[in-house]
This record gives sequence, structure tokens and C-alpha cells, in this order.
Amino acid sequence: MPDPWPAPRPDGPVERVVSLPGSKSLTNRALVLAAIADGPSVVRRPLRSRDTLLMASALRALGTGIEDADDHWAATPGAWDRDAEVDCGLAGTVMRFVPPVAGLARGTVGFDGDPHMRLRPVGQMLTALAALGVTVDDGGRGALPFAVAGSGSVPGGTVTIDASASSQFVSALLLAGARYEHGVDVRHVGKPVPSLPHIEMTVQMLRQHGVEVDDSDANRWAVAPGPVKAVDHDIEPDLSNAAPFLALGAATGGTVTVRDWPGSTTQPGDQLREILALMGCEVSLSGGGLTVSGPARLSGVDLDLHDVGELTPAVAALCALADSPSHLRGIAHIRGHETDRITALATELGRLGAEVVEREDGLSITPAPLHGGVFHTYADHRMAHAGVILGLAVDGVLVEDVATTSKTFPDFAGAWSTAVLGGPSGGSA
Ligand SMILES: O=C(O)C1=C[C@@H](OP(=O)(O)O)[C@@H](O)[C@H](O)C1
Ligand SMILES: C=C(OP(=O)(O)O)C(=O)O
Repeated sequence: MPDPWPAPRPDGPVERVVSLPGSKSLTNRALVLAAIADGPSVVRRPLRSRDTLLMASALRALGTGIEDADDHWAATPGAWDRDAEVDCGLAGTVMRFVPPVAGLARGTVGFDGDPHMRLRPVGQMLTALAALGVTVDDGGRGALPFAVAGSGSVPGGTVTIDASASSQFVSALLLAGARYEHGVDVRHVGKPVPSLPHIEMTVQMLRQHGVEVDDSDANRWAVAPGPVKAVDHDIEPDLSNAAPFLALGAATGGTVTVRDWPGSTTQPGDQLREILALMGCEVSLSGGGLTVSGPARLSGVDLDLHDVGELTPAVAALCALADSPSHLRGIAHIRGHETDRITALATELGRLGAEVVEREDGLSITPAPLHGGVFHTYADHRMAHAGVILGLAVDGVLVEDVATTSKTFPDFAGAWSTAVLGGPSGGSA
């Protein structure tokens, strides 16, 4: 794979039907819940990518049995009676979801990750964990590397946390909470919590596992103590990773169908239906999947992406291809994602000619004639998605480190080339 990678440009509207790998967020929640459940279970059609392989390795290191079979992972809860080291890579879900369950182990569990992971927020969650009775040693850094000294049980109870930096702080405490002696009662104080659909995803999956969750009040989630029933999960396709593929229809005036789009889901990527319709696309959901047809020219949009911040890079790239200005707001928290996505997008879209104003909590993008050049990705899979979307409409876009997409998508470059240019499989990515 050359680096930088020439993003493929189609010679006209693209008509394609694609199948996509499983959801990172659903796979990693299913693995954590399987590991603390009261019996063996399977995770069908899991995503196998860097983030989910790191999660499986972390849970194995604690003592869980996770067997990789063809179309599923078989998980068997085990005795968590050893010291362990966990590599978080650049996976927020590993750094945030594993420490609260590591408190249930009998052993010391060390956590570290990629260099940039040491900069991603986790301090408020570690403070909350300590308040719930877990021994945490972070050397006062409030960041990686840190260690959790598990004693085999966690008192739990009521805790107050500022989760405005990441919804994953809340999801993490809730996922482990049923196994704490008094459960957990998590109360958020501070600026609004981002990515609320991801917390709803956590609550829904906990309920599927027979866990009692009270989320009837805003900014408060209470998990009752009790067993976590073993449940088999079928993982939906990753709807956030669908963004570039739907953009392929949107930006080329073509038509793309993503197969197996769920009729109802907690995945925030489902909001792409609304966003793409606002940009002028025709969007329809049927048994065959979600179909998006692009207009002659995309319209700019004024959007609050607070709930769906992870869609920002793909949406911002489409905004740069639209015929009127766009404003993307409510996303200060994505400065704490894989990279500072607001600065990265302003820099890279600007480098290729777009007029971009960087704001504290968002971006204003005024379309302008774009030109080719290197699009830097900062180890961020979704920056690579933004780069390839620009490459659909602009000659000579070179995406640096396209392999960084392996965080959540195996062989993204291959699937993308097939989707854009067609291929032996009849054009199915
Ligand atoms: O719980 C999850 O699976 C996720 C929650 C969100 O995190 P933030 O709340 O930090 O944005 C999202 O951006 C991330 O990709 C996945
Ligand atoms: C923010 C993201 O990932 P993480 O789970 O590492 O926070 C993302 O995938 O866009």
C-alpha cells in the first residue's frame, strides 16, 4: 500500500451495493458484558479490527476465555485471579470500559496505550472509580499510564462525575455497575454529556442482559446490583463507518445501498439518514438496506453534532463539497478524540483549498475550489474517511497513513477501492 495513498476518483455517478463490517461500539460492549456474565455466550458477526481485538486481548489478559470461530467469538467468563497488562492502543472503549471491570479482579491491572492515548481524557472517570471503592494509581496524572488494584469486589454506590468530555465515562461505570455490591448510581454535573445515543446503547444492552437500569431522570443513571445474564449478540453493521460509503452516493450524484441497515437501532450513525437528507440526498430504508442517492449539488447544513460527534469528519468533508456554507456546532469534545478533530479538519480541509473557520466547539466551512495534495490523518481513522470523500470529487488527493483505518475497519482501502471503482465481486465492498 503506497503511503500517501492516492484516493480513487470515479469517472461518474457510482451505483453500488455494499456490506459493511460490524459495529465497534456494539462489539466492545458485547465482549465486556460477556466477560462479566453468569455463563458462556457468543458474539456473532463481531467486528474484528484493532479496537475490538484490543478489547478481546484485555479481557483474555484478565482471565476470560474468548475463542475466535469463523462467524463468532465464543466467550467464557473465567476466574480473574491474576495481574495483567492492558494495551489500550488508541481505543477509547478499552481505556474507559476495562478499568471499572478490572476492579472486580484479584490482581493489579496496568493500562497504557499509544502515545496519543496518554492525552485522551480519563481522569474524571478514574476519580469516580476511586470514589466507588476501586484502588487506582495514576501517579496523579489523571491519564494513562495507570493501574487498577482489584480486590475481587467493589462497594459501588452513588457517584458524581463531570462526563462532558466523553459519554464513555458513564457507559463504563454502568457496564460494570451490576457487579458492584451496591450497584452504581451515576450523576453527571457539568456541561452537557456528548454522544447520548451511546449511553442509550449501553442501557439497552444492560437490559438485554437482565440488568435493572433506571434512566428516568436526565443526567442520572442507576444500575441495580445483581447478576448479568449471559446473552448471545448479533452485531449490527457499523453505521458510523457507513458514512464514507453513503457519501460515495451523495458526492457523486450516484446511488449507494448499505445492506442490513437495522430498522431500529441505538447506533448514532443512524442519524446519517437525516443529515444526508438535509444535504439534498434522497434517502430510503427498506428490507434491502439503506439507499442514498446524491443530488446534482449537495447543500450546506447548519448542524449540532453534539450527539453524533464521531460523524463529524465525514460530514465536514461533504460540507466542503457542497454549494453553500455549513456550520457544524456542539462538538468541543471531539478535540479529545483520536486527534483534535476540529483543528485537524480545519487544517486539512484548508490545505486542499476549503475556507474553514475553526471555533472552540465547531467548524464553519465555506466551499471553495479544491485542489489535490496530501491529506494528513493524525492516526485517526475518521480523518482518513474525510480524505477519501474529498478524493471522490478532487483529482490528486493523497491520504497519508490510510492504514490507520484498521482501528475500526479491516482492509478499508481495499473495500473503498472496490466500492468506488467496482471490482471482481460485482461492486460489493
Ligand atoms: O461508547 C462508545 O462506543 C462511543 C462513544 C462516543 O465517545 P465520546 O462520548 O467520547 O464522543 C463515540 O464518539 C465513540 O466513537 C464510541
Ligand atoms: C471517538 C472514536 O473512538 P473511541 O472509541 O476511541 O473514542 C471514534 O471511533 O470516532
